[in-house]
Amino acid sequence: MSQKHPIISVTGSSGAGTSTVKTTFDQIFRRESITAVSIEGDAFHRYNRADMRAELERRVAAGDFTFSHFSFEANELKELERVFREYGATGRGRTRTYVHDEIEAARTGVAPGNFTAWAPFQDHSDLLFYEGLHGAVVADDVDIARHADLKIGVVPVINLEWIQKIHRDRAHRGYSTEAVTDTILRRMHAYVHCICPQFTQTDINFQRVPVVDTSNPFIARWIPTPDESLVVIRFKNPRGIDFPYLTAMIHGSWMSRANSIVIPGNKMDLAMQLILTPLIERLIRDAKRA
Ligand SMILES: Nc1ncnc2c1ncn2[C@@H]1O[C@H](COP(=O)(O)OP(=O)(O)OP(=O)(O)O)[C@@H](O)[C@H]1O
Ligand SMILES: O=C(CO)[C@H](O)[C@H](O)COP(=O)(O)O
Repeated sequence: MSQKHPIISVTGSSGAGTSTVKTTFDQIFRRESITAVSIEGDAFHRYNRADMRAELERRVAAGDFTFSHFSFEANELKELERVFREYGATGRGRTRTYVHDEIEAARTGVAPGNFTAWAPFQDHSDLLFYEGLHGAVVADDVDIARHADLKIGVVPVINLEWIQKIHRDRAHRGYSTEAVTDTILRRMHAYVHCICPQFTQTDINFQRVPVVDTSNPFIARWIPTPDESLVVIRFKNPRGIDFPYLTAMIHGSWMSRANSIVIPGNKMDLAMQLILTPLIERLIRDAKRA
């Protein structure tokens, strides 16, 4: 944690919607005139696509069937922690891009499945924004969570998460349903051990719940829409959260527990703005005073 150079971390599984949530943060940053530098979690994968495939084959041949992009050891988490620590102390750091597809390849000049070179953050930013798989990891030799001042979990219920991943990977990344299904299965061990524990570290979780039947996510023809879903918002520490204000402002919302509210899915963007803007303003205010 750093008062002077705050860090916001948005964490969630692949397909959870962390990239989508980034657009809401970008709107808040623009409106509040906040200069943010951003990290995509995929930048901290340990291997490019070809090396990852080779490492997977090596591990499977050795009898390890648990290795995947979700695993701690498939990612440079110590480097991520170092970058968080450096940013917190100095406002500086570095990142790169993992190029997923031809569109990103055209933008970066790097072939799909590879990384761009590391590049330093721009000077004079107000905060660091991370979005990816491991933004609140606490493990034996690494503690990402302690460096982030505001930690957000994006966690659709699992059938919906799978539908979102299958549709995105098919539509934008050129994978078949069967290939995405294999990936989901291969990642399950690390999903339980490396991804889920983070959501007890996060300050606020946004959990999208469909209200249409998703019982076979592998044949779903479209992603349930915001109108076809609710969002459960859970606060780790509800003290200081103005629940009467939130439930009055967000039409159709209600409290389901002392630390949770439920909102209509199409109010998620509004809810994020109402909840996050004052928290971000406070981070910036404290940073200016530090
Ligand atoms: N609230 C939402 N309502 C409807 N669709 C959504 C919502 N959030 C995400 N999606 C859809 O789910 C898919 C996955 O979302 P997104 O790309 O943001 O996931 P991600 O968590 O960034 O995944 P990855 O880490 O693998 O890049 C996208 O097609 C996106 O449009
Ligand atoms: O979304 C992901 C992790 O968040 C991707 O699965 C990961 O980045 C690997 O990408 P690719 O399959 O394109 O090599």
